[in-house]
Amino acid sequence: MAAISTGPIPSSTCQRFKLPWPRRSHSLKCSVRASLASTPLKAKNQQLKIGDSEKTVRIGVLGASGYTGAEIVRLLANHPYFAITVMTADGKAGQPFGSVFPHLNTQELPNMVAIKDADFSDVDAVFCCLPHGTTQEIIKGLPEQLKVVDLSADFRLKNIAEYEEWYGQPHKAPKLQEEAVYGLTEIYREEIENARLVANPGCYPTSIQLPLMPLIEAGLIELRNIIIDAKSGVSGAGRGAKEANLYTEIAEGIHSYGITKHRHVPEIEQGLSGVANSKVTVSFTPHLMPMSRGMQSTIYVKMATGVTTDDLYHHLIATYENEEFVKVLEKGVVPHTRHVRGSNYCLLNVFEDRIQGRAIIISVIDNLVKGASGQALQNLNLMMGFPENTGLDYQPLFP
Ligand SMILES: NC(=O)C1=CN([C@@H]2O[C@H](COP(=O)(O)OP(=O)(O)OC[C@H]3O[C@@H](n4cnc5c(N)ncnc54)[C@H](OP(=O)(O)O)[C@@H]3O)[C@@H](O)[C@H]2O)C=CC1
Ligand SMILES: CC(=O)N[C@@H](CCC(=O)OP(=O)(O)O)C(=O)O
Repeated sequence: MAAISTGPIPSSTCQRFKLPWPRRSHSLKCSVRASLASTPLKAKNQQLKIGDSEKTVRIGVLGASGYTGAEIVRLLANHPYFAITVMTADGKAGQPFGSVFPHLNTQELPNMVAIKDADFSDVDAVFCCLPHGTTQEIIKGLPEQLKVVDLSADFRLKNIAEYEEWYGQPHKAPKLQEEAVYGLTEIYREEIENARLVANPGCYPTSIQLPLMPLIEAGLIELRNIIIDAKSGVSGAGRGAKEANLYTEIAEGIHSYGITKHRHVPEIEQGLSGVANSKVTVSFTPHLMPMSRGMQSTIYVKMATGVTTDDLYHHLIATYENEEFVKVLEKGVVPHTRHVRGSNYCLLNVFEDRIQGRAIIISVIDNLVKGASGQALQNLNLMMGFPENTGLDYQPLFP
């Protein structure tokens, strides 16, 4: 694919779409999207599920003073149906959002308050951009009808014992965990559309599962010997001050961390094992890069007997050919993190290894967009009955 298109999907493309996996639907709803593309705003609002067709969806951003919260605010500035009515912070509660993020001081926004002081009676949906372990507690105090997209890891792992083992703390809302739908949009659209609570995936798991899930489901790669070497920009660690994230600790070098014990391992293995129908284990080593945003996962796989890199490539092309945000590049073209900066794209490619029978897959995303707030918005669009690309038509910022 030479260029990324974000325009409406032509109806001919929709008709050509073949479902690669039985359990998901191509709910970009091509015909709906094509017809909405030229429809005036008022008519578009009739798509709302929340009752009053004239009403905008009222959004709460919990953790608005953090990186993913700020990214939600940036993306929503372009959203025709979502308006922010509540914003919360912790240490920065009481401060105007514009004083914390002056570059985003372009829209009328409520002041940031502590969660305990927030009034959720005028809110239809919330993005929870809070540290791990916080949402489990807070969400129990929110009105039950609220739709929630949680960006933390609180509801990602289905197995509570596994959560407690990897996160080292008891799960505070196991009942809600049962209800949560895993928000890897391209894979679980149908479930997300009907969900009240979506657990947005981690950034590393997003970049890794998007290429591996279809290949595993199709039986094209072996379930053993999957090696993932991943690299992240420092914003992945959040805005809170930590010695390890000082400029002097990060600049002019890279280092691995979480070797063999990063908490994204069980999330990745849960997803891959789910499509494989048997236990998949991976070697996963993340690295911190001297850049503010961006993520690359380089994945080494052994192909099943008789399978070639061409087979992997064409299967990924077929799987994602009508996806707006996941693109397989032309053969030989190397995805760069610079090619996705500020956008919701995941760019993929497959390369032949010089070791026979092995292939190298490269996947890049912006950790704050497809890896967090962009995918969260994609999910809430679906949950509210909107085309999932609404407010997400940002082209990558290059160079
Ligand atoms: N950064 C990334 O690339 C990604 C992050 N995530 C996840 O998204 C979530 C948010 O991440 P990120 O935005 O980077 O984090 P930040 O540290 O940048 O922001 C955290 C936010 O939560 C608020 N907060 C902190 N402690 C509490 C508390 N006890 N009660 C209520 N609010 C609190 C902070 O308020 P204040 O500033 O006022 O202290 C701030 O608004 C995390 O769970 C993270 O793991 C997921 C994918 C990618
Ligand atoms: C650079 C960096 O520190 N990154 C974070 C991952 C951020 C993320 O995607 O996900 P969570 O929501 O699971 O925290 C880390 O390795 O813990």
